[in-house]
Amino acid sequence: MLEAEITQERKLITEIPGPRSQEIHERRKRVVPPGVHTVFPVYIERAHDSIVVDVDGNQLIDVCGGIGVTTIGHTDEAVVAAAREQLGKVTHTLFTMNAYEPYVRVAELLAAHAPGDGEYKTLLMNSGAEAVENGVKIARKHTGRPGVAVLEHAYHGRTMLTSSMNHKASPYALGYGPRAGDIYRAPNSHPLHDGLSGEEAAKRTINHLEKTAGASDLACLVVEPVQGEGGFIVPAEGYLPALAAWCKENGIVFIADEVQAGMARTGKMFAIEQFGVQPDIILTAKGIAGGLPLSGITGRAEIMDKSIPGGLGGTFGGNPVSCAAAVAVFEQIEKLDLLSEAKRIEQTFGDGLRQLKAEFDCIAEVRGFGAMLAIEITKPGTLEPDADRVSAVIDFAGKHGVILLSAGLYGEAIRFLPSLKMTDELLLDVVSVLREAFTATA
Ligand SMILES: Cc1ncc(COP(=O)(O)O)c(CNCCCC(=O)O)c1O
Repeated sequence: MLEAEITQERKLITEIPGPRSQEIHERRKRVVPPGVHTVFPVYIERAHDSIVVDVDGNQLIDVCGGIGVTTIGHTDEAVVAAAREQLGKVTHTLFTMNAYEPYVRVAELLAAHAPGDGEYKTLLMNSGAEAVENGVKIARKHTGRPGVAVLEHAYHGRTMLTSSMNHKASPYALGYGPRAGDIYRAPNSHPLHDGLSGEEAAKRTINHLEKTAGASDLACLVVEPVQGEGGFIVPAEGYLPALAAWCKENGIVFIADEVQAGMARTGKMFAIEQFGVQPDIILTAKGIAGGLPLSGITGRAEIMDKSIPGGLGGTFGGNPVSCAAAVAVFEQIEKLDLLSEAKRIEQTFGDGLRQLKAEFDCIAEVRGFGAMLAIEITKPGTLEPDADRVSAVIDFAGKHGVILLSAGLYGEAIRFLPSLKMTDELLLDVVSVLREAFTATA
């Protein structure tokens, strides 16, 4: 796909979804179960940077990136070239059978960027949930303890363990049988709703865990520095450092789940750096390979080395084509200074969202960092979530060629995950469509 073929502009030529999308959607209903939910039934044929082109030829602005995966844009040239080259060389040997250099290179890059002193080592897998599963497994092996501490509003995946770690039971765990044991959920820091300082919120979290779990039984605390599915909740200043200090004092492994917030999205390579915390383990996925499946468990060597040979791995973990793409992602972040682009987006788009907040009293908060921003929508004058308004605004935007996504325990947030290459023109176009949407749904 040549970049020139897809102009970076919103262009609609049919209603949304168009006739061909509707036709494919009917076919899909006959062969794909409804449990695989499609939020926006528009079928995409091509994409580049921040624009996706559907099967009817409509050009839509993608402000979701497949939930934070195409962080450096769709079909980034360097990622495509690297994946194409690797595809023609070797696509699979199983790293634990016959190794290959791209895996090692990705592990070197993750070690080099890990925000902590000392030596870091990496296990590569395929998905975010696998990263969380392995992070917990490695922490349990290191400590010999069973307990896993998680926070309210958290999301960590759809496997049995990770869906048990999520705050929301529905739709992720409900009706799917037993939940995993030894998981302890504590209150998080949610400044808009709890009004607590970081220290006060941390004291509440720690007291809860000491009473319900017992620090000496906890293998790890798993936190998203900015809670993703929870609605891009930014903890109060001081909260995460206080939790990290408590973990250190009690031999609890501090795991930063950077699956959604990591890989330059917030303006730092890892969001945890925004809070000055050096995690014991960092989990990456989503944006790490520019759209190809890859996840990483990057931990302090003394923790990672506790597993015996063969204790870690899996058939596709660290696939060579995904690794080649990931190397290109790291190189592009550096070459294109995408950390600065994230800060540009925070400024340009954040200002636009704050203007909307001044115009519409249903917008209770604008929050986030870099290209990970969200607005919380409440009944005017209250902090009561208004999920219906969120759905109406997202539906309006979709019909006008802007792909948005909700978030939050009650569906109370609209989250924005633009690619770090999204131009100011497109960002301002999104703001103008949001203004129309809030006006039309008032
Ligand atoms: C922080 C955080 N940890 C872990 C995960 C899980 O990552 P997987 O790659 O989806 O397994 C996520 C995935 N979030 C999007 C889920 C989309 C869906 O399943 O409908 C996350 O955000």
